[in-house]
Amino acid sequence: MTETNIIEMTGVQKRFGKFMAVNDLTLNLREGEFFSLLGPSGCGKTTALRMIAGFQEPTKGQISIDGQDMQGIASNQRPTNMVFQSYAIFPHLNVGNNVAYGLRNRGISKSEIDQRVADALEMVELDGLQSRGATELSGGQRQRVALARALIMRPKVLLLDEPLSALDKKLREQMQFEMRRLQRSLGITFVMVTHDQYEAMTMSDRIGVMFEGKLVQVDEPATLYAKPSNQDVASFIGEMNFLPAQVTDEKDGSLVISTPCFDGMKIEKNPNATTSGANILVGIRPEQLEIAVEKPDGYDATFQGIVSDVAFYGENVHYHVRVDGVEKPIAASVPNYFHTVDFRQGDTVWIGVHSASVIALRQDEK
Ligand SMILES: Nc1ncnc2c1ncn2[C@@H]1O[C@H](COP(=O)(O)OP(=O)(O)OP(=O)(O)O)[C@@H](O)[C@H]1O
Repeated sequence: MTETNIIEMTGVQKRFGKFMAVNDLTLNLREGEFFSLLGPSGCGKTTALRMIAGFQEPTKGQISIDGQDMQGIASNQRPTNMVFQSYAIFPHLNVGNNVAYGLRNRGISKSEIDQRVADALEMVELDGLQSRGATELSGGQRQRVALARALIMRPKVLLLDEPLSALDKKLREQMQFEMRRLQRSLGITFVMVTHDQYEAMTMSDRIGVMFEGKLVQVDEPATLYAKPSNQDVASFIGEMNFLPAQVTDEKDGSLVISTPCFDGMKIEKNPNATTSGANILVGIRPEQLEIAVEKPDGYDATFQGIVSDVAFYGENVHYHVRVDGVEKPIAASVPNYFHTVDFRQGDTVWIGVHSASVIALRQDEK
């Protein structure tokens, strides 16, 4: 990845009648990065991707790719190529002809086409399958053909619209790693749309999270998880406990807070969230809480509650703990490996929390 921007979107808007599908989107994508647009169904991510591809014109704003303003430039004249959700490969053509499709009628010699088809198939690990019929392929192979067909055009940017959603879970996970590896080795910018947080987290250099047409946060996966800017992002990416908190003091990048569970805890300000005012919201990830029979040592705060629910997930055990004065039960997740004590519904337990696990969140006006 370089520091050069390959795509620059400035104040991009898309309205369908009165409905604002994409609202004031400003976003720069870097050359060679794997970027994902993540968000719930209907948040506008596909519309944003389609505007980059040139399938839809923005109602307002500007998109430039590789330094060139894209207004009025047809999709087939853009340095982009798109892989669709339902990898639309032609059933009546064999693999080789499917992959070569975009190179036909362009005055390219047969020998060059054959070489580029062979190279593209090698990239997606389908070497030598040129003459295989499209209907004789598995779902994963078909998706690779769709990728090879896009890559053979040597786009500067590959656009991927939920490319793995038609595959079953195991194959999807395998393809996630393969596509990531392919993207790294080619150094092409990939822009993927997905509603699957795990997919976005495992594959991307950076993720842009969208809600209701707006880009809410852009960050690397680990930062998005550790420092979400608001409650929407925090609950869309993984699970999080939310507590109302009062800021009782504020200095040198720290907030002193009091919550229904603990008082006087000093936490770091969240650089992604402007938390001004006395009443904020804090978040704590379930896996960052300790749950114990005896009051645990070494924590910045401890409090008691009663187990209201236990769910066994295999790799971890998930507890819900009711705490006086807190509306929703607190979720605590314990890896099975460390899981030496079994708690049952109705047990009284202690919870331990480190101040570093308590994240200040922005409370957006709804
Ligand atoms: N051509 C269109 N005409 C009218 N409304 C549209 C059109 N295309 C999209 N929309 C609306 O714009 C909103 C955003 O759609 P978009 O497809 O971008 O969402 P998305 O986040 O990609 O969702 P999904 O994951 O379900 O595809 C939706 O409410 C959708 O109904």
